[in-house]
Amino acid sequence: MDNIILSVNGLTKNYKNICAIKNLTLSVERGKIFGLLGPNGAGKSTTIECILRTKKYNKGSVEILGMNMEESKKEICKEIGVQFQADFFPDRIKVGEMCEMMASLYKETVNWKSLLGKFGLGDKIKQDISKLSGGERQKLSVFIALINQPKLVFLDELTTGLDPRARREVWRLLKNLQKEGLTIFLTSHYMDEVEALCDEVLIINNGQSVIVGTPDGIVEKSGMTNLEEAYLYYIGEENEYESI
Ligand SMILES: Nc1ncnc2c1ncn2[C@@H]1O[C@H](COP(=O)(O)OP(=O)(O)OP(=O)(O)O)[C@@H](O)[C@H]1O
Repeated sequence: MDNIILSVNGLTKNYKNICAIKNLTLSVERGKIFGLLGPNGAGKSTTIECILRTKKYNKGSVEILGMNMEESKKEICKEIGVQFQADFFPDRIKVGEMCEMMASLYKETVNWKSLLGKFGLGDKIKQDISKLSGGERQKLSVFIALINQPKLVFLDELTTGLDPRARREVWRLLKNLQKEGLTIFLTSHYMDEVEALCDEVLIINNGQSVIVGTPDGIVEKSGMTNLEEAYLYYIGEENEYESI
């Protein structure tokens, strides 16, 4: 299936006595924006870590671009981008130095100075990362994930801490990159973001798949009026929130 860029089958991950992911299956089509949703502790980050093989899983299989990490780690890493948490950056380094360092890891990269400008960080090249605001660091973390012109990018809570205008700027940039062929796998707690960006959504709870579909399809199936209500319905908390 050539149009499937990421395929996860029967993924199970245990942490000692906690079963964080149970028999999870998903697939992401090339060129789509796929959202993995779920409450805190549902297993979203663990799923990404297992897909990337930064964590070992107990059962199941993962294929990225038809390859698996055990056999083809180098080839896969050239083709994917991963957003690091904004607190990952070393403090005593300038934005431009960080970009240069990351770009030097790859043979092919974007024109990072131009893309940095599109992210509203063009005037920060000579600034220490420690002096960036929280939102600027967050944007930098999304930017860095795109520096190697990936075919598939993993963005974990991509706009946490961004102001409303900056969030919309990042959404617009990602939508434009999608038009150029980028596939995006994201997690988010913001349903407006999911509605604005995602072609397909998987809701998980307690490490298990609850429902998969388009945002509109999920709303329709739930009988609710919007994605936030549908999400709460599917994770079983609609009654708790009704009284607010
Ligand atoms: N290293 C670990 N050791 C033990 N348990 C862990 C570890 N990492 C995660 N867990 C547990 O696994 C479950 C899934 O955690 P995970 O971080 O994947 O959730 P999440 O959906 O990304 O949550 P959030 O939305 O809060 O970021 C949680 O119960 C968490 O406490």
